[in-house]
Amino acid sequence: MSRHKLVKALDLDEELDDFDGGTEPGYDDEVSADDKEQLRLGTIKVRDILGEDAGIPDKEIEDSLWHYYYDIDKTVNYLLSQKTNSQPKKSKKKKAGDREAKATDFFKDSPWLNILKERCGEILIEPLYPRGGLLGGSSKQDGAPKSKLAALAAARKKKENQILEDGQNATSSVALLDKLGAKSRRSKADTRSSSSSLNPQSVPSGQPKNIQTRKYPIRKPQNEDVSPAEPSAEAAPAAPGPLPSSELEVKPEVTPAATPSVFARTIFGTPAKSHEPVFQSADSYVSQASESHTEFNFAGPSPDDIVTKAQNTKGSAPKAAKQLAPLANGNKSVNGVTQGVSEVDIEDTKIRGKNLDVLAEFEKSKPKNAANFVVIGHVDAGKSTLMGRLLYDLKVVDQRTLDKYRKESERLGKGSFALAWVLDQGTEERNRGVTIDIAMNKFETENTSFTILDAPGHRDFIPNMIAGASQADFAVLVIDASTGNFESGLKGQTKEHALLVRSMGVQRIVIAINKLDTVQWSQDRFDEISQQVSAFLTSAGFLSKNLAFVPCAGLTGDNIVRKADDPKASWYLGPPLISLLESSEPVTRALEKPLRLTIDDIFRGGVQNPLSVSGRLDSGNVQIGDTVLVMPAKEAGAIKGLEVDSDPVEWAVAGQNVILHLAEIDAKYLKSGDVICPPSAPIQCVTSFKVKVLAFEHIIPMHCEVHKGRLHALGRVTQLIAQLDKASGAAIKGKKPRLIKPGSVARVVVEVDDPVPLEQGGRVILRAGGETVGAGLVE
Ligand SMILES: Nc1nc2c(ncn2[C@@H]2O[C@H](COP(=O)(O)OP(=O)(O)OP(=O)(O)O)[C@@H](O)[C@H]2O)c(=O)[nH]1
Repeated sequence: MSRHKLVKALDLDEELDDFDGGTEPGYDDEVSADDKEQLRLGTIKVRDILGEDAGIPDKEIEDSLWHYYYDIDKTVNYLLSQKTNSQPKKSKKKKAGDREAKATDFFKDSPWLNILKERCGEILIEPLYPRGGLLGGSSKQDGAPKSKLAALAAARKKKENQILEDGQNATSSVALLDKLGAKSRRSKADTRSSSSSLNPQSVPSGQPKNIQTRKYPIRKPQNEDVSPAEPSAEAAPAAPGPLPSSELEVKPEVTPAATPSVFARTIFGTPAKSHEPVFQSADSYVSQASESHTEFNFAGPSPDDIVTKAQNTKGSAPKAAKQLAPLANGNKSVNGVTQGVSEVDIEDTKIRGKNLDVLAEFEKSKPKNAANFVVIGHVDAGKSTLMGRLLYDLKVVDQRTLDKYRKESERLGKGSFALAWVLDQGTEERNRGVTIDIAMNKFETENTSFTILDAPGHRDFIPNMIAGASQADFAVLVIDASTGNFESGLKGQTKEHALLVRSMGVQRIVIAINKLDTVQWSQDRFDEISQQVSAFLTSAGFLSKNLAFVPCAGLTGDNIVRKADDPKASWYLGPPLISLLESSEPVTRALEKPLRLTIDDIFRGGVQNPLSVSGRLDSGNVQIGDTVLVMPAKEAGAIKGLEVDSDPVEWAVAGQNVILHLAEIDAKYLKSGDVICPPSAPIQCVTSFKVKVLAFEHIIPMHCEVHKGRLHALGRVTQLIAQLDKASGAAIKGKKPRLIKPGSVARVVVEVDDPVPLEQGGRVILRAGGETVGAGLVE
C-alpha cells in the first residue's frame, strides 16, 4: 500500500478557518480499531510472503508495518534485511558496515530522514538574478555585504565615488546606459489585430479592449529532466573585477538556476546562450546588450550607479532610506524584529508625491471589475493552448504573430504547440513543449479586466504554480478528456492543483473539459468526467454553486470565445468559457488594511527606473512619494513611480497588479518573496510559527520547504502539538501525536533557518521530497 493516499473529504473552510483552536494540546495515542485491522491484515500478508518458518515475531512485523504505513513490500524488504543482518558476523569491520547498511536501508524510504545535504539547496528555486549583492539577497548581517559578489559591487562603488570626485561627467554614461539597452522588460502585445481570420461576429458582447500582455521571466526549479541552465553565479568568475575569480562564490552544480537575465549577462559578461529573451519583442535587446557588454569596462562604476549618484548629487538629496537596526544579539523573535523596526527613525523621502487621499481617489475612479485567474491542471491538459486560443480569438494576439509561431514550431516538429507558444515564450519551454513558469497576460472585456496566470502542469514546477495561485481570485481547471488521459491526470496534478488552490483560499473554479474533439464530442464522456471531478472538488471544500463546467477544445476554439461549430457538440446549450469567466464576482479588496505587497519579480524598469519590483497589492494602498519598508531586510526606500497594468499612475490599491519604481534603496536588499509594507505597520518576520495544517501526506517532525507565493524557505516541522477535531477544531485530548495522517488537521510548529515575513492568517504550503505534504493557516 502506498503512503501517498488520496485526501478525501477535506473542507478547508471548516477545517482551517471556522474555528479558533482548542484549549490544551493532546492526542489519543492508542492504536485505533482501523489501525489494528490494518496491522492484522498486513501481518497475514507479510507472513504469506516470508513463510511461516521465517521465525519473526508478530510484534516485529507489526512494528515494521507501522513504520512503513502498512506498505507490505517495504516491510518484507526490511524484515528480510534484518534477518540477513542478524546472521553471525565474520569480522568487526563487517559488523559496522552491516549496521550502517541496516540503518540506511531502514530509512531509505523515508525521504525526510535521508535528505542529502546538497539536496537541501537544490529544492529552492533560484531567483532569475544572481544573488550576492548586485540583486537579491535581502538578508544581511551587520550591514556588511554577505557574499564576495557583494564585495565586488562595493569595490566598484568605491571606485565610482573616486571617479565622481574627479569630476567625471555622467552624461556620457547616460548615453552608454542607453546603448546598453536598458529597456522596460515588459512587452506589450499588439492589441489591435486587423488581420485575424477568425469570425469577428463570433466574439461575444464582451469585446476586449485595451489589452496588454506581459510575460514573466522563467525561474527554474529543481528538475532532473530539465537540462540545468547555467547557474547564474557561474558567470561571476568570468567577470573581471577586483576579486580574483577563485575567490568568488560558485554555487554547487546541484543547484540549477535560472538563465541569467539580460541585465545579469550585461553585468557579469556571460554570453547569451541558448536561451532567448523572455519577452516577445526583446530579441534586439538581447543582441544589443550582448554586443555592448564586451565594450564595457567592468572595473569601473556601472552606468546606472553613475547616473543614480549624479542624480542624487544634483538634487542634493541625502540618502533617505536607512538601514534599520539589525536584530539585537541575533534575537530572532517576532518582537525583536518589530522592535528593531520601530526603533529606527526613518527620514522622509525626498521624492515628493501629491499626498493624495488614495481611497477617495479610488472611489472617484469608478473602477472596472478586475480579476486574476490561475489556469491549472495536469501536464499537457492543454492549458497554454486554451489560453493562447482565448487571446487569439479575443484578438490580443494577431494573425501574423500566430503564423510566425506556427512556422517556427513546425520547424521544431512541434506544430501542435503554436497556440501554446503565445504563453510559453522561453526557449526551453518551447523546445520541450512544457510550461515552466507562470506566464502572465492581460485582456479586457467590456465589464472586466482579466489577468491570466498560466501555471505549469508538470509536478516538478509546483512551486511556480503555487506562486501563481497565491495571486488568483479564481481558477480555471483544464482537464484532458481524451481516453486514458483524464484518468491519469486525476491521479496526477489535477487533484493536487485543485487542493492547492483551495488551500490558498480560492473558492470559485471553472472546469474546462478540454480536447473533446478527440472523443467526438461524446456527451457521455463529458458527463462521466463532470461527475467524478465534481465529487472530488466538493469533497475538497469547493461549494457546488462555485463550480461551472464547459466542454471545449482549445485547439479548434470550440466553446472558448464562440460556441462550438462541430455539429456533434450541439447537445451543449450552455455558454462558452469566456462567458463563465465574465460571470466572476467582483474582487473584494482589503483596502483598509496596511500595505502588503509580496515581491514577485525584481528588475530594471528603464533608464529612469533602475530598480523596479512587480507584484500584486494584497492589501492597503500606495502612492508616489511614499516611504516603504522591505522585509525581511528592514530597509526603507521610496516610491518614485508606479504602474498599474503597464500604465503610469499616481496611486494603486489592493487587488491591482503593480510595478513599483523604487529609489533610495539598494537592489541587494530585495528578493522575490520579500514583502513591501509601511514603516508604521511592518510585517513581522519570524523563524518559528504555529500552523493549523491539513495533511496531504503523513507529517512527522521532518525537514520541509515553506512556500508562500514566491517565498520559499527551508525549514522543519519541529513539533506536532496536537491533532485537531475536524468538525470542531478543538484539540483531541491525550498524548501528543507521533504522526499526522493524510486528511487530518493538526497544529504543528514550523521553524525556518532565516526570518521570513509571515503574519497571522497567512496561508502556507509545506512540501518535502518534491511532494506537497500539507497546507495551512499561520496562527
Ligand atoms: N486534439 C486536441 N489537442 C489539444 C487540445 N488542446 C491542446 N492540445 C494539445 O495538447 C498538447 C499539450 O498542450 P499544452 O497547451 O502545451 O498543454 P499544457 O497543459 O499547457 O502543458 P503544461 O503547461 O506543460 O502542463 C499540445 O500538443 C496541444 O496541441 C485540444 O483541444 N484538442
